[in-house]
Amino acid sequence: MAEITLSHLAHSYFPRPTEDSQFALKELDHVWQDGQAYALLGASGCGKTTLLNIISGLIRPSQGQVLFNGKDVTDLAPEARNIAQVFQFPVVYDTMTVRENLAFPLKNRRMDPDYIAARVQAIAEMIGMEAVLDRKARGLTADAKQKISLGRGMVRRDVNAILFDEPLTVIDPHMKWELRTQLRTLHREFGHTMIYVTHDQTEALTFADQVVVMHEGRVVQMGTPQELFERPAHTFVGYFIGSPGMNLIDAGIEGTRARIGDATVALGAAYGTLTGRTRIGIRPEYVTLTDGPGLPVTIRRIEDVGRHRIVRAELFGQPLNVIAEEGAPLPSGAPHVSFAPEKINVYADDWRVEGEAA
Ligand SMILES: Nc1ncnc2c1ncn2[C@@H]1O[C@H](COP(=O)(O)OP(=O)(O)OP(=O)(O)O)[C@@H](O)[C@H]1O
Repeated sequence: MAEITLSHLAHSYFPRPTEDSQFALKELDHVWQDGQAYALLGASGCGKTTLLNIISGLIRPSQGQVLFNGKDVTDLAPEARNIAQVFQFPVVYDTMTVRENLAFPLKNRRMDPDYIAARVQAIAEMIGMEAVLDRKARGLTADAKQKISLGRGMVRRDVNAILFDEPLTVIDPHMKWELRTQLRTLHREFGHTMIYVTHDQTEALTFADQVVVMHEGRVVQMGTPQELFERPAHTFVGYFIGSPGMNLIDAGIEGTRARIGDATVALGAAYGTLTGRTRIGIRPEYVTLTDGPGLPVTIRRIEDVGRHRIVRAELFGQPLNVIAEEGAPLPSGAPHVSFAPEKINVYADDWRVEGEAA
């Protein structure tokens, strides 16, 4: 298992990039801790696969170094990095049985046959394939083949890291949950450094200790699921995480208050002079609908999504979503909203500003 250092790393697919926009991966400097489970999360095209492929050695970065446990591996081929990889689509040997496929990485390393047999059995149980261990992989469904790929990716305990690139894409929805939970259990048991690429926030938040959020080639935040929810470092994180995402409202920031339209709201901290576009961010979970006092809103639509209702409203011409608990009464008169001050984040030109104790 390894600690992975990404030192002044950046990548462009252009041979001689001349501007920032030509970098698929903008410069980053990180240490990813040994034994942690990371998710790389972001929309399509934001650079997740590029970063994963740099870590695995499939791509040589145009700038910077990759170090495993302090050793520079930037110029090492994937085979020399001692990593396991699971791709979006299954990679299995059709002429081999399921058992032989799972045992392959261990046999290659000439492990003890008893150890191989026990390990293959444990992995087969994890992926729910004990009953078909002696069947040839040919003829199995894509779903089953991908489970073999996952199992083979996890069969070795001595790898530096296990890299997953959207591994559950072809898996049946109800099995997805099961496999993700199994991956978590396995991670707790063996403490592998795991990196899991996905564009699905649920997958990222349920799998990872640390979620690395990428946006337009940049890592905009690295944090626990709770940090991403409570204190998004960038408006993209606020918008991307949560359902619906964080409300972002244009506001003038005046010390401990924010001015929206002709009203002001109390903030949980004090802010100095801010420049650029200033907004406050408040999660729909932390907005309360009242009959007043508060800020006047117009309710446009109410969506009942089972566990709660999403109220789509408008506040001084800006959209505002509110999550109202199932069964909680909605305002009978003129609707207003109030915000929990300590739950308000302040942004200047998309980046979160840390306030000072008020
Ligand atoms: N081989 C390549 N040559 C040129 N440009 C590339 C190449 N691979 C990726 N890109 C570009 O680099 C950027 C990042 O792509 P990347 O595949 O890393 O993103 P991603 O977040 O993994 O997206 P997806 O989820 O769609 O795979 C995109 O603009 C993409 O078009």
